[in-house]
Amino acid sequence: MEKEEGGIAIQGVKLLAEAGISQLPPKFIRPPHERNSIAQCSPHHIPLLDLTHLHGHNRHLLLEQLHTACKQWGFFRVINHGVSARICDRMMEVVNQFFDLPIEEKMVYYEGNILKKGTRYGVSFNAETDEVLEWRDSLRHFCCPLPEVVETWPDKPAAYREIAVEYATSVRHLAEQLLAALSECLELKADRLLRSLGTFIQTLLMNYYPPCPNPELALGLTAHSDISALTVLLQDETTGLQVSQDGLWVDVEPVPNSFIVNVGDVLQVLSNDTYQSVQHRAITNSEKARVSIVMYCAPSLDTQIFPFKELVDNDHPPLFRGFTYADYRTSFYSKRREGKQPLESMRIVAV
Ligand SMILES: O=C(O)CCC(=O)C(=O)O
Ligand SMILES: [Fe+2]
Repeated sequence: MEKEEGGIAIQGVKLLAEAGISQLPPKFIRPPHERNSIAQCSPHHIPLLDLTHLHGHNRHLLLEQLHTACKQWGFFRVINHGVSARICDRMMEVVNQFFDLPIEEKMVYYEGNILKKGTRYGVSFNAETDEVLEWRDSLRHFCCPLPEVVETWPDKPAAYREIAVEYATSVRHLAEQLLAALSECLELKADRLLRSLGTFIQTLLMNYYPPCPNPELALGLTAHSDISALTVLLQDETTGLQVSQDGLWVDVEPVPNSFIVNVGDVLQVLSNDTYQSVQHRAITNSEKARVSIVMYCAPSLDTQIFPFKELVDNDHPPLFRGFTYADYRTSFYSKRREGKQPLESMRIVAV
């Protein structure tokens, strides 16, 4: 029985949900302190920024809001961001169509080990090693260099590649504008952040969270901070993402035509702790599937990450030791550790 459960789960949690199970299999049950409970929820909302003001005479006010959001929350939502509603809707549609494919079609891309294969369909974070499984299927692929990697992306549904190219290109443009604005917020040259990422790895991760028979016992995604520099996330109309603030969990309610943006570990290091990468997780529900489309903006693998020299002086010593992004990524993926522990392991401890 155990083996059979495991076998089904490896092929996809969606399949398990569709089999009509009434009880969550033991492998998905979280220890009590990790479960979603009303007592740990906060009524607050993450900041909402109107990017119309990126251009025009109110830019300085927007930059102030951006700076405060990255310092205090590490998370914010953006509206009027320049990515068309049409391409966001089409991307959601083709991603849903991918997850709706027969299991054999998805298994073509299956890979247990998250460090192997760029284009990967998988279950949980790493179904082969996770002690408790996440209630989540996912599809991940790199987006650069586009002409080379596109060939490795799913060719079903038929429109997937064309739509995902347009989506990745538009969201990259948005990310570059945000990186320029953040450089300005840090009083650096406008291209400083973008240049510090080397050739800039753009990765898309599509998460599919099916309805869960016991949402109070499971998590769709374990609490973590992103290892990226910046993450730009599109969610559908179902609530599920939660952001940690002051020891409580804040629901990120869906807002039509918005993206959710968050600071990743790399930006926390580069900004020498000015900005915070913040823990977040995804909860599940018993009614409705949820999809999120996540774009990570990260440095190229050989890039050395350390606090910007412009932000360091005798009164502000560097708070992190330098490391290559390749090493950081490998250590994160080899065994995902709790919360912000990967980043804290890079902190210089005062003696
Ligand atoms: O599904 C979500 O909203 C969160 C996804 C996320 O945090 C991630 O994939 O890194
Ligand atoms: Fe994340």
